[in-house]
Amino acid sequence: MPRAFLVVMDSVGIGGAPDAASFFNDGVPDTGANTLGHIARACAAGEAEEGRSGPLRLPTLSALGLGRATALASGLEPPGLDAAPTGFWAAATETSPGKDTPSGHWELAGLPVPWDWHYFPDKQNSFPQEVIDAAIAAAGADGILGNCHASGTVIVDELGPEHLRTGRPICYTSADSVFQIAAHEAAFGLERLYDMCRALAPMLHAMKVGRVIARPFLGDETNGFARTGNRKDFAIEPPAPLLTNWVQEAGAHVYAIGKIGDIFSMTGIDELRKGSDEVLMGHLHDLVEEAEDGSLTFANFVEFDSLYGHRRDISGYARALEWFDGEIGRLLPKLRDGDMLLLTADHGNDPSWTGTDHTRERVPVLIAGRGVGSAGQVMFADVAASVAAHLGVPAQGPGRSFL
Ligand SMILES: O=P(O)(O)O[C@@H]1C[C@H](O)[C@@H](CO)O1
Ligand SMILES: [Mn+2]
Ligand SMILES: [Mn+2]
Repeated sequence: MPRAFLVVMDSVGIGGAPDAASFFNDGVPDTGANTLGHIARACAAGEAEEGRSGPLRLPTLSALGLGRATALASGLEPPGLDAAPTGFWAAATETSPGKDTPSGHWELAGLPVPWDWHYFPDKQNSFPQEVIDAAIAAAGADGILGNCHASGTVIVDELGPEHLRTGRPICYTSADSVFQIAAHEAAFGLERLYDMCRALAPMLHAMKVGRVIARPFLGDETNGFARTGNRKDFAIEPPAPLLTNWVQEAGAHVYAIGKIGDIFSMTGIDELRKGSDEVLMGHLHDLVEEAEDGSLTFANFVEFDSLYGHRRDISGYARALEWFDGEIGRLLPKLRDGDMLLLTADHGNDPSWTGTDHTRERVPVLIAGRGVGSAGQVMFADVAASVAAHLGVPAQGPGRSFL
């Protein structure tokens, strides 16, 4: 029986979004942003030499069509990715009005977001008083810190000492529909932070804020602060069935790896495996060996985005891509007849771009196990329809299979 492995390389965009001009970073339109293309160009120019050197080397992803998909999406031919494809590839365009992770994942799963998210556009004094009052009450503190747009690593460095002195949680947002709360795991308490997020989530979700995100950290003023792996996203539940529900309702097993559990609020998911991207890759290798016939494995590798994209770290992003390429190269020979591995992304996060937010881009669709060819330009929701077609389960919504 067929099996499907749907793997999201979080934020690995390939440029060319037709509506990029309607999205911004620090007031600059996302027009021309190209995560993969600009990383490849920087590497070829010798401008991404920290912990690695020279042109971007992605032999496996290139052979699956990554260079072709980038050229089709954006017109930019990424240097060094011109291998003749041995897989099935496409470039996918998003319709949902957000360039955030839930929007991208829900639409890839067949459900374009049916509403406009609520954002906090003001860079300073970002939150309305009723949200601030609710946060103070939920924290049991005498105030909050931040109340602004910020990079999460920068704001923790800046306000960590005051947080330790006052016990006030650090609340901040971004271009996404998020309310983020950074707090010290020991001094403030990890479970207390989760309880605060849980208490606030219903109010923020009712406002159509997509996620309340717990951002725990450790450290002190002398040694500096560092975020831990205990991040937890409290996301709005998807408002209608999507790919995980379709597969589960057809009686097949659904495995989730990484943030997929949070992004979908566990809807349609039988079991979840979490950890760092290195740990997650081990789980993916294990599931290629042991996943049940007919099953869907849905994975998200977040560190491209969280450790490098938002930090505008081109070398780090290139290192992560090269690591990932090597792992997928080791994975392909383990696939069985009837397996389909589909690699894609949920939005861009161009590390050469201004600001620290996502960038509106098309994404690659790279498929092993379904022969050689191309579907050209497709839509995000077509990914779900194609995975459903491969598994032989009924699909819903606007997507159409390109297989
Ligand atoms: O705390 P950081 O700067 O990593 O926050 C990023 C910005 C996005 O809105 C959030 C969720 O993806 O992560
Ligand atoms: Mn994402
Ligand atoms: Mn992000």
